[in-house]
Amino acid sequence: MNMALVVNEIFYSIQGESTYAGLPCIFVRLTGCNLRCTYCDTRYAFDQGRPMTLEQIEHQLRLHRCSLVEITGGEPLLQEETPELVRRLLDCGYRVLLETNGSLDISQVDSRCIRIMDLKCPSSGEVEQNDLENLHRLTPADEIKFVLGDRHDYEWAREIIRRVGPALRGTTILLSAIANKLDHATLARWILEDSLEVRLQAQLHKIIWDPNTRGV
Ligand SMILES: C[S@@+](CC[C@H](N)C(=O)[O-])C[C@H]1O[C@@H](n2cnc3c(N)ncnc32)[C@H](O)[C@@H]1O
Ligand SMILES: Nc1nc2[nH]cc(C(=O)O)c2c(=O)[nH]1
Ligand code: SF4
Ligand SMILES: [Mg+2]
Repeated sequence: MNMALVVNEIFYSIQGESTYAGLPCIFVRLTGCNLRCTYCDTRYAFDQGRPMTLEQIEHQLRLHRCSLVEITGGEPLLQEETPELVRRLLDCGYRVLLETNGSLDISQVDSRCIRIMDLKCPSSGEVEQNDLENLHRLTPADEIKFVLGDRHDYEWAREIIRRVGPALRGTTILLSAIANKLDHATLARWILEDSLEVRLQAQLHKIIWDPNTRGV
């Protein structure tokens, strides 16, 4: 049998996160996750999905006139075939983003792919799962994201940024707020008070559409 991945959903929308926010993008959401973040907005991807071959996924992508693809989940690096999917899409000419939780080795992914890597903060309940070696595996084209729930998370992120920031050689650092837990104005104030050289990121799709809408 051809290689297959378990896919939760494929949809075409406006990229809502990272520095690519605002661009039309096709999303491939893979099934399964090794973490259980307290705030996860995508719990339906933990176990709902169906197997699709790489050819079937590529066929679905070709239905849209769009060259930007994001592989997300769940946790996309949990599935063995994900690096092959990424490579195939890059070879087909797609610009590929991979959204990953930072607990698994990101070097298994083709370095032409833009990796958007969370560092899980204390209030996620999964801070022990971060593979901090990943910080040395990032390229300047990749992005690091901290999703913050409170002041303690912010100070934890600030400490890591101050410690490893200079070694990152320009990798974008994103600070985002857990929806309905921390408001953007508070986060903006903290960033400005500390003159932190980071990018505040809002989840654009939750502003455009109702925050509970699926498949956008
Ligand atoms: C659903 S996860 C999938 C990829 C991967 N499992 C990860 O955690 O990066 C995609 C992104 O959404 C973020 N996210 C999930 N729930 C959120 C929420 N309630 N508010 C803000 N960001 C959230 C995650 O932190 C992650 O950056
Ligand atoms: N529009 C939109 N942009 C996104 N960027 C990252 C997402 C994700 O769930 O990983 C996401 C998502 O679910 N929707
Ligand atoms: S790692 Fe990502 S998909 Fe998994 S529980 Fe956390 S936010 Fe949700
Ligand atoms: Mg999402």
